[in-house]
Amino acid sequence: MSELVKHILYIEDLTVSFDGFKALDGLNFYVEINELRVVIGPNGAGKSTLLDVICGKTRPEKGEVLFYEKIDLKKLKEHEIARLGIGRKFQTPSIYEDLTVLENLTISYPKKKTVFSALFFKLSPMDKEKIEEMLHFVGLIDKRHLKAGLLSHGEKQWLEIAMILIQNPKLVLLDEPVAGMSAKEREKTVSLLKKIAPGRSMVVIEHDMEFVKNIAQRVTVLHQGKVLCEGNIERIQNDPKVQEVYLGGYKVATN
Ligand SMILES: Nc1ncnc2c1ncn2[C@@H]1O[C@H](COP(=O)(O)OP(=O)(O)OP(=O)(O)O)[C@@H](O)[C@H]1O
Repeated sequence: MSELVKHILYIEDLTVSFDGFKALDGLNFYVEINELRVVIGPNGAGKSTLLDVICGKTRPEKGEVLFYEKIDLKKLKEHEIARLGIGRKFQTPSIYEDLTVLENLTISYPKKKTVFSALFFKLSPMDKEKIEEMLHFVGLIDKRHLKAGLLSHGEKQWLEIAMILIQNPKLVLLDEPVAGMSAKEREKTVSLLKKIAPGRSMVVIEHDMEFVKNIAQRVTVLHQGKVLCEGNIERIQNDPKVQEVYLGGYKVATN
């Protein structure tokens, strides 16, 4: 990509309607290359719809959705967008519970096309090394031969994050990565995301304000399909509009 390109996501005037109801309403959303953006907002604000549009699951009524300021994502199918290097993790883990942790990672490895061919494909020593490195990275190396269904909720989420990262995506989209996790698992996820973030572009949707405070650089607050406020965590928590519609009495310690 040209050095002049600043944004990995360039979204303007994005409108998505469901039977006349505007889930996104003229939304402008710009994410710079290598930025970690957190998106928060009340239930129904349009956060998941935004990710659905980026990955081609939902088609907008109008607006621009550009990857690297050039590639029109609206014209592409979901698998084409995934192949461009946009990896998405949904709220609930989508892993193969009957396969081992190692097998799950193996089928996500970029060269493999289907579950069947992946399982019977012979990995080169270099491929194996990369997969092992990734298992170390997410802290699941000791559980590699365990069926994924036996992992804890947090471990399943980390496995899925590993399955996305092994594909070396240019942009990672995470929908509520710490939902349902214990305090300890949340802490571990924070440090994992902090290790992942440098040199990577990420959009993370999250409700857990402690988590947001721990990882956020720049935060976008959505409300009724529009940006209510954008900036660093201090700016967000001190904004009266955000206090009113989202944070309520919640005050985040910033020291
Ligand atoms: N496929 C759909 N058909 C009809 N309405 C939808 C559809 N998808 C989303 N909506 C509506 O659009 C609005 C935005 O939904 P969305 O899931 O994007 O919100 P959200 O900010 O992610 O909320 P939450 O925090 O609860 O996940 C909601 O009112 C939702 O009911």
